[in-house]
Amino acid sequence: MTHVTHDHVTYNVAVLPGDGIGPDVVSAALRVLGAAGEAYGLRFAFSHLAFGGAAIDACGHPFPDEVRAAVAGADAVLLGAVGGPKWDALPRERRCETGLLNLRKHLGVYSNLRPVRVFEGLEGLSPLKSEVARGTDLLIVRELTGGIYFGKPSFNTPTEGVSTDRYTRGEVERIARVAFEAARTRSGRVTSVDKANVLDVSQFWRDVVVGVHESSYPDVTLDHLYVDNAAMQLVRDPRQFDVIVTANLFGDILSDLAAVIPGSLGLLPSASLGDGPGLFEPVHGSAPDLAGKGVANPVGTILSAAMMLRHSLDQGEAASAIEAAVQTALEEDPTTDLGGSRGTEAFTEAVLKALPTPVRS
Ligand SMILES: NC(=O)C1=CN([C@@H]2O[C@H](COP(=O)(O)OP(=O)(O)OC[C@H]3O[C@@H](n4cnc5c(N)ncnc54)[C@H](O)[C@@H]3O)[C@@H](O)[C@H]2O)C=CC1
Ligand SMILES: CC(C)CC(=O)C(=O)O
Ligand SMILES: [Mg+2]
Repeated sequence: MTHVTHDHVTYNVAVLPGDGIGPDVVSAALRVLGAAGEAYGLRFAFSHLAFGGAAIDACGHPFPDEVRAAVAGADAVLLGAVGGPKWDALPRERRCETGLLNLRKHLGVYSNLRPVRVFEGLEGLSPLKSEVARGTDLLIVRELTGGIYFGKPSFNTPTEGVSTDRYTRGEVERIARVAFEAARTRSGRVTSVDKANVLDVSQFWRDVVVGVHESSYPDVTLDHLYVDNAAMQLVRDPRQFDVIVTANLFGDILSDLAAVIPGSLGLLPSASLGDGPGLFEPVHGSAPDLAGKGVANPVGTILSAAMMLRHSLDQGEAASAIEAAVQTALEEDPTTDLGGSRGTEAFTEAVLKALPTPVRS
């Protein structure tokens, strides 16, 4: 829990670097948080914990009890990414990815916010035409603790594989509210994405979203897209979107797709929120192909740390300073995945240089 000593608050952050490039991007984000803390008079106590494959190697389980207790008692949780070929053959319940799903469920973080922004002047980093990417500013609100990632029954036998997609009214209502509330602070438009032309669970989703809209948010514009069309529309004309609300699986897929708009999966941050500590992690995975090479783009994790400051620690000013510093560093020379020349370390140094200098008393 937060400690207050001599007018200074110390924020307790549980840090789960994870696997592959996770430790590289988390270490970059912690340096930036430390520097932003110096500039804005914030103190952090970081507890580093093995999670995912690192925890399997240390104690045989991806989500050990020690981590369960530490995250529940923290002010916020910062995560890199988990997984890799080394652990892929383990039984489902001991896999890194299952540990991550269980962490999200344990924290009750049902609302996954994945903003996708093209910073002004940086549309040239997109593989899309600049006039298509320019001005993109959308928010994917992904339901995170329900749907097919958690549905029962789920099993494999030698002759069939089964996963179940399931949503309750309460689960859809609460994520719909998050999306409508977010739209009220933005451009006032929500697009609900589903596959209601085929799936009963999607028709249910759509009916519940319509009900929440009619009863509580008539001031917000609501429309609906099937997920296949939504994928196409996202890269054809991303500026048509403000808030996209969608189920767990569709949000996972659409957010990787949307990363193409600003130019790299390495750029996208996320905040996962519920009633307890928030979980902050980049959208990307552990990128085993980049592990140990020093070239991972740390922006998604640095911007996730900024989301942590804004959403969990009520430090919006420091969050905005980090976002501005990232933009400056990208303008100077981006990371290699974006066609620039900087690796993780050099890029992080550039962000640190672009942050405000400490105000010392
Ligand atoms: N939240 C998490 O911990 C997630 C974990 N995973 C796990 O990660 C492992 C690898 O999965 P993939 O499907 O390859 O997805 P991935 O997101 O790790 O990588 C996809 C592609 O994007 C690139 N990329 C990802 N992050 C980057 C960054 N920061 N900078 C530059 N390029 C970046 C990678 O090099 C790769 O070409 C698997 O074990 C998977 O289960 C995947 C997604 C999310
Ligand atoms: C690895 C998974 C558990 C999830 C995933 O890809 C994501 O949350 O983006
Ligand atoms: Mg994903």
